[in-house]
Amino acid sequence: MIRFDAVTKRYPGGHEALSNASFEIASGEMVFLSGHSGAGKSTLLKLIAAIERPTLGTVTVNSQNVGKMRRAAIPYLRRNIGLIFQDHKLLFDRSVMQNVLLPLQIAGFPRHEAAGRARAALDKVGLLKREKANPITLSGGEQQRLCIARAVVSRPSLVLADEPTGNLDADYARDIMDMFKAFNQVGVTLVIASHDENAISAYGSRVIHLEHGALLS
Ligand SMILES: Nc1ncnc2c1ncn2[C@@H]1O[C@H](COP(=O)(O)OP(=O)(O)OP(=O)(O)O)[C@@H](O)[C@H]1O
Repeated sequence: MIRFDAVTKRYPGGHEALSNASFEIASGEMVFLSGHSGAGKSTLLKLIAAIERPTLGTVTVNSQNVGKMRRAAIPYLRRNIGLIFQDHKLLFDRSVMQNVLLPLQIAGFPRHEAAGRARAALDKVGLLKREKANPITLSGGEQQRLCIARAVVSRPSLVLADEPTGNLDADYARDIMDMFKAFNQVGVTLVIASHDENAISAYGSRVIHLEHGALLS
C-alpha cells in the first residue's frame, strides 16, 4: 500500500529531514514510527499524504506516485486517508457533530447517511453525549478523540496519526491506542508516529525507527 524508494526530503534552507529511506507497508498493517524529536517522523507522514513532496526518490501510495501527483488529484488521494495531526484544526465556531459531519458533506454524502455515520463515529470515541457542545469546551483528550472521529468518519483505508497520545494521561492514551487497534482489526492500515517507546512496545506491532532522518529498521 505504501512504498518509499530511496526517499530524501530536504527542506528549504538545506535541512535533510529524511535521508535515502526505503521501506514498504502492506495493506492492513499497523506500524509505529519511533524516534527522537526532530528525527523525521512527521515529515515521513506528510510525504505519504502528499503534504510535502520528496526531494529525491519515489513515494508510492496505492500504486500512485504521490510525490509527482498533480495538485488537483491530491484531494482524491486524501479522501482515502484519515489524518490525525498535532494541530487539531477543529472548527470552534461549529458543534462537535458539525465538525465530524464536515468531511462527509464535502464528499457529497446524502444528509441522512452522513448524520448516521457521524453519530456512529462519535459513539465509537465516546463523545456522542457531547454532540451539541462546542469543541472549545472539551478537554484535551476529548478534542483528540474528536479529531479521531473526524478522521475515520469517511472510513478511510489508511490512517496516519502524528503523536495521537501526546500530552494525554495514561488512561486516555490507552483508550486511543485500543481504538486504533480496533480499526486495524477491521482492515484499516495505520501508521502512528510516537516517541512513547513504552506505548509502542505494549502493542507488539512493527516499528520503523528513525534517527536524524535515517531509517534504522
Ligand atoms: N517546514 C520545514 N522547514 C524546515 N525544516 C523543517 C520543516 N519541517 C520540519 N523541519 C525539520 O526537519 C526535521 C524533522 O522534523 P519532523 O517534524 O519530521 O520530526 P519529528 O520526528 O516529527 O519531530 P517531533 O517528534 O518533534 O514532531 C527537524 O529538524 C525539523 O526542524
